[in-house]
Amino acid sequence: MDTSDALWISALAFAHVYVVFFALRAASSLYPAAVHRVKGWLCIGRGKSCCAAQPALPRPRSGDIWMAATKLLPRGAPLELSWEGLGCSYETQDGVKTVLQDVSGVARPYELQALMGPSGAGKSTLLDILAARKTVGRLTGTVKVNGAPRGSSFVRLTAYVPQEDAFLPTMTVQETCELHAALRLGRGATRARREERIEEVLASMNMLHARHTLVGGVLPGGLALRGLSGGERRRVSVAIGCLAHPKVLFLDEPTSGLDACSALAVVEHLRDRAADSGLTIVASIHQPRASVWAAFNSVSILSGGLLMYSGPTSGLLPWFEGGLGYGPWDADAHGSVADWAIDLVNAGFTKPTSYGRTIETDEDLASAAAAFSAHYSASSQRGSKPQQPGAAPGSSHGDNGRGGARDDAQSDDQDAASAAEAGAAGARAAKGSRGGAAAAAAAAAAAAAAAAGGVVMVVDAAPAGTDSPGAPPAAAPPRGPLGWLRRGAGRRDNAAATGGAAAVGRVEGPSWWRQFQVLLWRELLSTMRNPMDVAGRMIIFAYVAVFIGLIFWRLGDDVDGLRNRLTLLYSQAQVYLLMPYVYMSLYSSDKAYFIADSSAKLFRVSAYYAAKTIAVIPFVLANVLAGTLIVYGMAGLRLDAGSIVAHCVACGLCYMTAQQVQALATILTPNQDSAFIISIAWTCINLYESNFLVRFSDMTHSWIGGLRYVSAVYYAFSGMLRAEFEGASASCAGGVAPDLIASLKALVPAAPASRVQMAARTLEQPGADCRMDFNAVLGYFNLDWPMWGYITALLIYLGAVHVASYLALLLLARKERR
Ligand SMILES: Nc1ncnc2c1ncn2[C@@H]1O[C@H](COP(=O)(O)OP(=O)(O)OP(=O)(O)O)[C@@H](O)[C@H]1O
Repeated sequence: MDTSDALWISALAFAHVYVVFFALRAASSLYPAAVHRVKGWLCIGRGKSCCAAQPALPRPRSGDIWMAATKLLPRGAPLELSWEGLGCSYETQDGVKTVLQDVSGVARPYELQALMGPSGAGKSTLLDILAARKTVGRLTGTVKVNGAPRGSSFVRLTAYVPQEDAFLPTMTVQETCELHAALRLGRGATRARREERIEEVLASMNMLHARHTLVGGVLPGGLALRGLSGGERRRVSVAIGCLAHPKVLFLDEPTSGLDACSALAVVEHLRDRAADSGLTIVASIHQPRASVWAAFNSVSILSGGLLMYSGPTSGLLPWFEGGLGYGPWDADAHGSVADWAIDLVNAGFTKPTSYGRTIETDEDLASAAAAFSAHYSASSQRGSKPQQPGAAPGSSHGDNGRGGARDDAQSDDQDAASAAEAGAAGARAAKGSRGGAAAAAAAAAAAAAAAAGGVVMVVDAAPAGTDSPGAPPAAAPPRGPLGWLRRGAGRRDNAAATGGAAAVGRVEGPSWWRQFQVLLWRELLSTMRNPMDVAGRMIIFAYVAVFIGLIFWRLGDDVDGLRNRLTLLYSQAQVYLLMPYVYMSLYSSDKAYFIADSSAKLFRVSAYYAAKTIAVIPFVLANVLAGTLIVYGMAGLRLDAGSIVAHCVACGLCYMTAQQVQALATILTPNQDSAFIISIAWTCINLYESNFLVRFSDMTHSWIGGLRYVSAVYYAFSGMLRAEFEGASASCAGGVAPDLIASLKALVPAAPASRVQMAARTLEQPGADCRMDFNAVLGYFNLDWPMWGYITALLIYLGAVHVASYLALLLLARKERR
């Protein structure tokens, strides 16, 4: 066995050990139960008596859910979120499109508020504005926290649970929680504290039993991993949302895609968390069934971007039926009040006569919105605004104690009078508005109802004792709309008393270095657990290399060998140019995860990028080295340490550049197809601007050769040429192969036979001292730069693509997606 054999055999052996190791590792992580069983059969790691008594799979510790839940109490004061006159419009090709108009409301601590409305009503838009995640569109209105403007720390005090979570399928629930705990909890959180917190939130969502279960889902390679059920996923999402003690939790469609039982379980968990921890929860939701609806304390109903109602759920029916005169509601015919209300405000379809008086047209919609707006303004003007910072508990209408109840009772008459006035004013205003006369009528109806002390005006007193110090907070009792509007901030910690917005203190997130470490861990973990990503890649690299090696097996040093060597070097560059295409789907899925995580402001882009880049290097090096050395040894390329290193470096850089260009194309373009188009265009330049298929000096249009500077293959091929041929020579005593001489004769049949004969004889027997100087090859290809010049150029190229990718990621993180 010579040195070339040693090279390719050891590289191939390494590839196999690598594949087996990572395949087993991935399998043991992805299918822990199966591995446990196999270990049991084989009596591995279980001691002598393992076969006699197999211990069950380690069961997660069950927690005392109630005890754990009580630990969820957020630190500091609860937050009351109030919004006034919110609007959102977009510039579209057809002009300005208004999707939200004059929307006001309050979300209170200890309460679960639903955002409801027909499709396209503006629920997600409103949720995004409230969560401070909306950055495009023309936004108007104000959002306040405990009566003061939102500070820059607001986002860190809230959690947003999107409709689709972005958990990596290959991580367990525990690992996913650890990742989020490390990224979301403040700098002071020790490992023990993070562990404790994870246990708390999982217990609170009744998910402790699944902490060692894989999240599951479909891997980028298409492999489907069994994991959590849909309901469990949602509960884990909520648990993770709660990790950093948010004061306000936003959820986008928390029950979508869930069966009825799972949906109910999720919503009841949310209600309980709000009630026992002082969380303020706002969730957009599509027509909930009755039991789910019953879990909500309050609701904002939108339709066509207009606010139809905002208040306690118990006030919904009285407002529409008693106040505006719609309906009547019939439980048998219309389902729950929520179902009826959503049907009522949906002006997009003709309703059966069983609906009685209903909203049919945009005009009806506008008039109902105007009536509610008038009612809401009247209520707000009478002092129902959230308490201002510095106000003493019980000093305003927001008081939650007995004093508050007394105030409410005393002010009923005043409320009725002022609401009637406001209703009349609303009616006057509505005459000039979109709803016109119908709006005026509706507003007047509201005023009439108010003046008559109708149900719209009902003010419920808070149950005595609910606010007594030390008493556990109870779920918010149902109240009429006005009473709901008049109540103040949180029940236990009066936010105003503790400084209102000042309580929204600055939260220090983890350091850059910490983020980098955590993200690097995630990247390594997820890569190693994806068998297609690690073992699959290595198998492809190794066996493509074996195939190429067999084709170019033991190239000689003669003229034919020289020609084949050139072809091999070119094909090596091509293989590394094309290989990353197999994994295009990975770049797309990475992008999707990045978008989701950066929307949640989980990390700094630079920390993510550094971790992502560094995490792939060991795997790329292993694949490229194994593949390159197999070909190198089998083909019998130049056995010189410098040449081997330069060849491997050129191949590795070519591969990494191609990979990075494809990743960049994926970041820059909206979908995978467009990324393909850009990548193919770049690949085409690389294929033809190599100096091999056609030399630059042979091109008729010399300017087109200028594109060589964006061709990674040109640099890699030139570097490999220098590594292989520079300073090399070989004996040519054996002469040129007879078949080649015959070809030459056939090629120039018209040449004088004697001269051809003479030339042929010289080529057949050039003499014992004949030597081929391979430097001539370098001259033929006009290689002006030294070998390391090409390698350095490739390195700079790769660096430039990385800089472009990083900038593109920064842009992507800032770009509007919502
Ligand atoms: N960037 C945008 N440009 C123009 N219109 C937009 C844009 N984003 C959203 N819209 C429009 O805003 C309206 C409200 O959208 P939104 O997603 O808030 O509704 P929704 O109530 O959440 O609907 P669904 O229940 O179907 O998710 C829709 O008509 C939507 O087409």
